[in-house]
Amino acid sequence: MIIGTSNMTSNIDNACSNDIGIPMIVMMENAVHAAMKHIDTKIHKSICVICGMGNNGGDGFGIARHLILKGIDVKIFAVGNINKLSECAKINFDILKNMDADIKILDEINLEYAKDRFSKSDACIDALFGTGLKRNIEGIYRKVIEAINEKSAYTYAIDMPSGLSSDTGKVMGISIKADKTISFEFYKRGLIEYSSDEYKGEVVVEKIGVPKEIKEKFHNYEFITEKEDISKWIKRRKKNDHKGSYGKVTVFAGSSGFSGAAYIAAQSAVKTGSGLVTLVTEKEIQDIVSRKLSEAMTCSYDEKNRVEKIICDSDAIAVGPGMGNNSKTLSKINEIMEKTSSTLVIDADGINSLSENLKLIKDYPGKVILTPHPGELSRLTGKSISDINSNRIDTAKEAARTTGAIILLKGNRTVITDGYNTFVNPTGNSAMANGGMGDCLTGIITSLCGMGTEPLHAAAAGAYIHGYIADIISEKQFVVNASDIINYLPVAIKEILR
Ligand SMILES: NC(=O)C1=CN([C@@H]2O[C@H](COP(=O)(O)OP(=O)(O)OC[C@H]3O[C@@H](n4cnc5c(N)ncnc54)[C@H](OP(=O)(O)O)[C@@H]3O)[C@@H](O)[C@H]2O)[C@H](O)CC1
Ligand SMILES: [K+]
Repeated sequence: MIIGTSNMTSNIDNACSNDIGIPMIVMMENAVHAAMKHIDTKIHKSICVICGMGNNGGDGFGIARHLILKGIDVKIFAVGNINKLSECAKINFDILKNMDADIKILDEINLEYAKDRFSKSDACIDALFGTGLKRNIEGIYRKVIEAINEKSAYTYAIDMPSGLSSDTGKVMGISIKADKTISFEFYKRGLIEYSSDEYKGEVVVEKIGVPKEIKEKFHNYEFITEKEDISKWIKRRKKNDHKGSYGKVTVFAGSSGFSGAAYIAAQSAVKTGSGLVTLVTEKEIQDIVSRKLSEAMTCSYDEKNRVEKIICDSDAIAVGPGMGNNSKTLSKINEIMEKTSSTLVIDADGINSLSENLKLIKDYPGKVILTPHPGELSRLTGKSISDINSNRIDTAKEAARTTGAIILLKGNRTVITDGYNTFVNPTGNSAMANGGMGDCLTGIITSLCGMGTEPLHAAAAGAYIHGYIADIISEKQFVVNASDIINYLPVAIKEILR
């Protein structure tokens, strides 16, 4: 699904009306019908609709009309200078007037009356501002938003909670706190950033009839990953395939006390479907891990010639889980980079040890995927964790462009980007917030790369599958561990590809 910005909304509106002749009022009526699907008129029998002067307000007036037609007790409040109504908002406003609807201008004088109505209604619909919000909210608008937040029993926000920037998710002075946001055509970029979490409630996105060609003309190459994407990106297994068809992958992982990370990363690659998986690790933990790994092979760093051959033969290599942030890890990365140009998936200690040596990535002839959590990205970029988390998409894109790596920024709504194409992952939940999850993700992504999935897509698909499994398991379990994910991988991938 395309991620949308305010610019895209206005470009698309113009293209729909000017290039293909869909009048704006038709788009608005589509938006109204789309919104009506999500307003629960079985429960909400009395509703206040609060409208601004732009097209978001126009949507609100249209919704009010349809609610009246359904027999709902509707009070409509218009906030702002009525002479400044947008063309389509005016059409819907005039219709309500002609219908003798209960419509009032909401100003300082009748603010108390409005508050009383808000508190006596089952729900309020916020149609003050959508993608056209331009500056900080002040004056009567601020007071109205405060009143809705204070009095409304249940608040629907149309397209965006009024007060949130649709591009950045930042609060422009004050914002509606919605229970449900009904957004049109795109998942708005601002709703992805963490700052919107407190305000957006449940988010639904409805199509409003924008032709595919127009949407594709104006998007910014930012997407929410969907199940259908994964099934396009992962190679299907064919009848006459053999293990050589599914890639040889190598996992450099583990150290004394961290054998679990090595096991998890290697076993995740096995269960994702790699043809052959080899774990390369410290001699002292090799035995412990190989007892657990029945399908993957193991090799110790001491077997120098064998390690060299394994590196050269690998289609993709994971480095980092449980290796320790030290010069040894860095020298392993160096050694690998000198011998191959296969895709490298670098996680955990691998990322930390590269922080001071980013030039290595730039000079590497193959693709590198870095999978940092915000703390690791902070060490890599010098930005604070709070700066990273308040602007996750742009920070990840910038890091990808400066390092030359594909960045997978972990966290709720993981961001995956090569700096130009960006995917935001919709799956996963906090039941998976426990040790070993990152090692598991590294194994999945490396396996997909080894099977021939393009690295950016492998990273996005890996994140999706990882979270998809956790979403299923967490319906029955309080916590989801890496071993749960590993066991479910073959079933989940089959399900997703079906
Ligand atoms: N393609 C689609 O997705 C469609 C979406 N629709 C809906 O239209 C809005 C966008 O409508 P637009 O008219 O561009 O913008 P808004 O209604 O969100 O806001 C513009 C009005 O708000 C005033 N404004 C802006 N910021 C402030 C502020 N801080 N304080 C006070 N007033 C503000 C602005 O006034 P100006 O003085 O700045 O001109 C406008 O009056 C989209 O979100 C959807 O809901 C269409 O229905 C169909 C197509
Ligand atoms: K709104």
